[in-house]
Amino acid sequence: MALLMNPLSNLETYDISEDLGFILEDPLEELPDPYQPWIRLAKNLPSLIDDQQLRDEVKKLPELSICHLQGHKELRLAHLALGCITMGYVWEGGDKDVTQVLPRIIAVPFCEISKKLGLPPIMVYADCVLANWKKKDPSGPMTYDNMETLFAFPGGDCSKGFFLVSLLVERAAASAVKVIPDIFDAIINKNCNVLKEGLRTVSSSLREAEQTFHLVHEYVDPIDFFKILRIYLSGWKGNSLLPEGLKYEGVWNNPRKFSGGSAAQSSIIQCFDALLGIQHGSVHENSSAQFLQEMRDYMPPSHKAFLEAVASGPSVREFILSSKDADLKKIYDECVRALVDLRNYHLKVVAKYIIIPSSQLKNNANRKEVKEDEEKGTGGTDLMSFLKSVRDTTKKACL
Ligand code: HEM
Ligand SMILES: N#Cc1ccc(NC(=O)NCc2cnc3scc(C#CC4CC4)n23)cc1
Repeated sequence: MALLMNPLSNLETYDISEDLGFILEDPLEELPDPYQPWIRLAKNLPSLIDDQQLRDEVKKLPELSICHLQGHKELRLAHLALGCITMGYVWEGGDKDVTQVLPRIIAVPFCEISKKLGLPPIMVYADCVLANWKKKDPSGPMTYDNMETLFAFPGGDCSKGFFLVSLLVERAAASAVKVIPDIFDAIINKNCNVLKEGLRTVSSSLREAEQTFHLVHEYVDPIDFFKILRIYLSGWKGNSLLPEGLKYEGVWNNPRKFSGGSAAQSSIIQCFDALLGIQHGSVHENSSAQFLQEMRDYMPPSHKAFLEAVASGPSVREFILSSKDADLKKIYDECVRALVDLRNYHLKVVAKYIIIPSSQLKNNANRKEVKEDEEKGTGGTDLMSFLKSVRDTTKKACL
């Protein structure tokens, strides 16, 4: 039977790499000469912030047109650099001295570049995780020891650890993305053996992702994460420190609200939910589903389109529910359980890196009252109930 047109047959049209999935392959590290001031500032973020010099240095930047930025990779590097500078600029004074205005000298180019990329003018997961990496030895492997982030935040190696471990988890899970077109072909052609093969690859790549996740304990310090790094990931939506949002000078007359960086902006995990037909409640009444849906607008548009194509493709879950093949149901369940185990492991990590440090610091004698936001995600979500509800709806998908 002729293969029906499979909308996913060419992953490249979605800017998805065969072996790296949603990760930006070989990100650029330099921009054309006129933009050197942006790169220099972004490269020196930790020391400029520690010396409380970043805001002063930003105000000295030259006014730059974005017309010399050519191609997707230059735009991604520019969005990453300006995203890091923006987070540093807003949070340089911690929660003691928050600025309400982003100066036009970076607000104007940042918003123009954001518009070209279809991303919001705030640092997103696709910036500091997916595009913020290089190999030390280009001919070497993609292992932690042979990798470096392009830009970092204060907190020593905490941001390097957090971003690179997340990148390596993405890479481990990426091997499942390339089999999704084969899974859809198998359903269209009712080929159970090919479908089983594809789902076996999905569950083994999720297991590999969970194993990679363990690296977080080696490379991210909980106190550095909670006391320092998380501040710079915070956004200005649902944040009592910036109740009106941030004023993008020279762009919009009124302040705008944008959510802080979240891994709900990671396409890979949302892609598995879509493939396995896991619904995290309806976007109408369920805030977890709403938050996950909203975070798709913080992904590169081509990746968001891929998620929509997977969600609207032939339903793996429906095909398996209607199948008599017990093996098929078993393999589907193995995929769901691998996703549940990954989310359970993640919950343990969140307890170690957020809940425990938060209570330790609350018990600290001279600590002021805890800001209500601190129990919320960078996206303003009540994080533990959000994460548990997402884990629970995943568990319910078991056959
Ligand atoms: C120190 C390590 C980590 C901490 C403290 C942490 C914390 C959190 C928090 C608080 C959320 C709730 C939404 C938000 O605010 O972003 C979240 C969501 C999420 N995180 Fe992490 N995370 C960590 C590492 C990772 C890693 C390595 C991955 C793997 C890529 C990951 C994947 C996700 C995903 C996919 C979500 C969205 C919710 C879901 O789909 O289950 N996280 N994380
Ligand atoms: N108190 C507190 C509190 C502390 C942290 C959060 N949220 C948080 O760090 N989200 C980001 C995240 C979650 N998981 C992963 S993997 C890679 C990333 C990333 C990234 C860059 C920012 C785009 N992430 C919420 C509340």
